[in-house]
Amino acid sequence: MIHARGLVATFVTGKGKSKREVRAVDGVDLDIAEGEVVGFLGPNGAGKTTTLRMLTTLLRPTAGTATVNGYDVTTESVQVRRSIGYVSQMGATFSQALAGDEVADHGQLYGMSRRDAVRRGKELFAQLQLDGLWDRMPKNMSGGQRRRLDIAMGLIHDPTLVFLDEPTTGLDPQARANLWEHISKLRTERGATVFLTTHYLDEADALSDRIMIIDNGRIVAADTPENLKSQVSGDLVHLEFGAGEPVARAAAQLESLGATEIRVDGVGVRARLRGSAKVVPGLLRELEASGNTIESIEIMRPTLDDVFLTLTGRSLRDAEAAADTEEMSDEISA
Ligand SMILES: Nc1ncnc2c1ncn2[C@@H]1O[C@H](COP(=O)(O)OP(=O)(O)OP(=O)(O)O)[C@@H](O)[C@H]1O
Repeated sequence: MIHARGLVATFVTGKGKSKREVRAVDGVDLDIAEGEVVGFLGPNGAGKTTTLRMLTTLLRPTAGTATVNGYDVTTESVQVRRSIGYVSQMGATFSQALAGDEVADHGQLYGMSRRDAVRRGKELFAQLQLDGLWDRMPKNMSGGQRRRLDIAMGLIHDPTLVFLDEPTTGLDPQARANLWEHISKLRTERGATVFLTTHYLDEADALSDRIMIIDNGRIVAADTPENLKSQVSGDLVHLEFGAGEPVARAAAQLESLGATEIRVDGVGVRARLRGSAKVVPGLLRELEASGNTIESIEIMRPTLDDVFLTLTGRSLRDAEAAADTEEMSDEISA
């Protein structure tokens, strides 16, 4: 369905002395099979949208090759565009037109007759819980409704491959959960292949068969969410003791069990421990036998953030915060 080799996108920014080249995408290879739902995860500015724009023919690659649905993105861009659905980050619905007219117009752009476009549009409105909103202006819809309208526009011509760029950014948790259901149905009910970008870890985890993590324009990992998480060595174990307990003793015991990343914090100790389900009961018995009172214990399975941390030495959340700060300072100095 999608095959890319060595995709590169560079941009030149600034003028005169401040002129510099940004390598937004730096040699991306990817293969996506029919029927897969692939989540493209990475912090702000990692290169997700730029990759998507090259695969959807909106941006010509600086170097590298890609085929989408068997068509070359550079030499057969018209065929690529006709065969895919694309829901951009910004959404497509800013006009004063009525929602239903926008969707039907969009269908006509793809060569559908008005009648077919209206019929198909009404089916999609029903499937995407937009009943009764055909004659409403998009600006008078909620964020979640507008996003579902964007998806209806992307699906009007029945594409088998759908690109979604940060589909739930800016939505409240309920609207996000609702949209996830609709995204899952794209595959289960329509057999579509879905390529979605996101910077939400939970979203990538919940929706994707396979996750690709991009950082600084390069793919740093690509596998199923489970396989990625199993690469991280150990669960995070957090023990809390009563005030005045010898927390250091617990830390030493954890170390003797092979725990890593041990951190003592007040009355708590936190560490990464392999095979925690087998090891922790014995540890608790030993600690209690030596007089410790354990107030609470928490064991957390590795998350995709841990995967990113293991691969890059940074947390995705921190990377996001840093990118946000950088963007703000860019805006201030611009
Ligand atoms: N038209 C452009 N001109 C100059 N730089 C650009 C342009 N488009 C993207 N970039 C830069 O390329 C890098 C990758 O941007 P891109 O939008 O692909 O990231 P992203 O992972 O989609 O981020 P976000 O989650 O914030 O959308 C960033 O440093 C961005 O500032």
